[in-house]
Amino acid sequence: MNIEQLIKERRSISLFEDKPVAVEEIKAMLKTAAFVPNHKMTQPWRFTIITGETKSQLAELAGTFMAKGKTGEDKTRAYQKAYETFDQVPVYLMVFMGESHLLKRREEDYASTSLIIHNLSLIGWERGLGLIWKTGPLTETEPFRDLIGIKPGEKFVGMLQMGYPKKVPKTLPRIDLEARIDHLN
Ligand SMILES: Cc1cc2nc3c(=O)[nH]c(=O)nc-3n(C[C@H](O)[C@H](O)[C@H](O)COP(=O)(O)O)c2cc1C
Repeated sequence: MNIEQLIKERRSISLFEDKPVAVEEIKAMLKTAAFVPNHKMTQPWRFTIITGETKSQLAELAGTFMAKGKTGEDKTRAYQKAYETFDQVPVYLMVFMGESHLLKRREEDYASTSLIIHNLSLIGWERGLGLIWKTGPLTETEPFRDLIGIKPGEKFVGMLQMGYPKKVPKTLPRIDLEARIDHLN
């Protein structure tokens, strides 16, 4: 697949085949993905791969979070739905970055960390692997942050859910970029 095709065809994937992804493969892809431009070469990022028992704990947290405020059967249903949605994800990759006290550095570091995530999604897509970058309300809760081990001074950048796609959603329409491109000559 050429790079243009790869960029255009990649989709965010939420539903995965029941097929494991080797942790060593994730690490190898990540090591390549991290070859990004980074002003001052601060390289402030850090990653945590989550599978197995910790993945079950994450699914429990999601279930409890979604069931909050509900009662009876609604509570059980909401818990189960969220549990299953989280449990069917073969691998989670949590992305963190150390935050500089300087706003400009923080913003530029976040830009570079985001490039790693997109590189990873493209490298994965070429190998038949999909991912989605998530930052939903669960990720702002204390139990979630405790479970993934965020450290003082770090920004949580994203929860990547990864695996072999079960369903590839349709391409979402993009704006006509022609109208957003000026040329000052
Ligand atoms: C910073 C960031 C945070 C995101 N958080 C979420 C999220 O919490 N939940 C979600 O369903 N998708 C999330 N997404 C994925 C976008 O919804 C998705 O990229 C967008 O709909 C375009 O779809 P595509 O990636 O298939 O082209 C996030 C994407 C980015 C870049």
